[in-house]
Amino acid sequence: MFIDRVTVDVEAGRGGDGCMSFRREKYVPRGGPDGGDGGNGGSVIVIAEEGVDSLSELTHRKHWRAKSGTPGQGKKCHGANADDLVIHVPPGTVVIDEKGDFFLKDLAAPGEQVVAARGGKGGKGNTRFKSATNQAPREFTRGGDGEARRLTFELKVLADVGLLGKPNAGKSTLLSRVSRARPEIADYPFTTKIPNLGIVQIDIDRTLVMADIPGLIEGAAEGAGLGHEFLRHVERTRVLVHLVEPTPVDGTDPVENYQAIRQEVEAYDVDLANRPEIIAVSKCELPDATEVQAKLAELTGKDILRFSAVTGEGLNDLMNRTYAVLAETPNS
Ligand SMILES: Nc1nc2c(ncn2[C@@H]2O[C@H](COP(=O)(O)OP(=O)(O)OP(=O)(O)O)[C@@H](O)[C@H]2O)c(=O)[nH]1
Ligand SMILES: [Mg+2]
Repeated sequence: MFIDRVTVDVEAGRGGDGCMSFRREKYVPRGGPDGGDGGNGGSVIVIAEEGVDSLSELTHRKHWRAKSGTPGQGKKCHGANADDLVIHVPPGTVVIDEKGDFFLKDLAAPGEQVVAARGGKGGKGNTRFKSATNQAPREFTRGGDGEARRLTFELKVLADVGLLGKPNAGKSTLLSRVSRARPEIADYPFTTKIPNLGIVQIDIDRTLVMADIPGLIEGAAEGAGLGHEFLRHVERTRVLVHLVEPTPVDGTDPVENYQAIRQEVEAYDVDLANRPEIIAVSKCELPDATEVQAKLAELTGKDILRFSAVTGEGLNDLMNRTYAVLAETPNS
């Protein structure tokens, strides 16, 4: 299964206590003023790693705790630093602090990493407190606590092209026609809940990756429906293909549907709204298609494509146009 959102608790290790170099119970000097520092606790580090392609491994372990540093010893022996605990995630994972509700880091490329919870510092041994007047100090400090956080990992889909459209517009059907992906298709809204990726082979040396994403409704930018889910994924595509169905079963107006989605995208992210968009009327074997196509052309001043996943009409044109727009869009 494709899992794209996982929450775990992470806890860094405590620092080891500094050594007082006295016997604990009786404060009898053991080795004099030479208690070493404690070792640092291990940190929890998240690394984006090539070859890791899902977050599903993380669902088996809810709690990730790094080891504590060991205490300092007599004879100025420094306690050992604990090893860091490393969590491997796929490139494209965003790390979010759940309690603070902020983005910790976007691990977009392989090798990128973030310290998700810092290990506690080792305490100071009494040797550090030695002075001209106090040759056998009793002072020392305890190791610091490690940070603890609840983290959410979100894997954002990286695709060349994102399919935009109201629920039921025919996005999944299109993907299944032009690629080998087999997304679920049904005649009710919100069939697609997680993104599906397909590789579209246009000809021998031209391919593109297309993402079919959950349908979008009004209020999506505020999180309505599957709004955030949808927008989060579409953010990582370079070109948008916006599907408008000519005769929605819920009786809504196709042109208003187009505008409603544009508004959501603009409310969510200006960058996203400025991305190249190809507009296509889906299900174009239906009688209303021609009229809707004309109205959209009038509204946008753009060339509006049409296709039918049922008859196959317009599919080649749509894919060729998509590839051409993609080719002239820089990979940011
Ligand atoms: N007549 C006709 N029906 C189509 C065409 N393409 C898709 N459909 C139907 O439209 C309905 C919705 O198709 P989906 O591909 O699931 O739509 P979607 O946009 O992925 O919907 P969500 O995942 O709910 O957002 C299904 O009943 C399809 O069979 C087409 O070209 N012509
Ligand atoms: Mg779908």
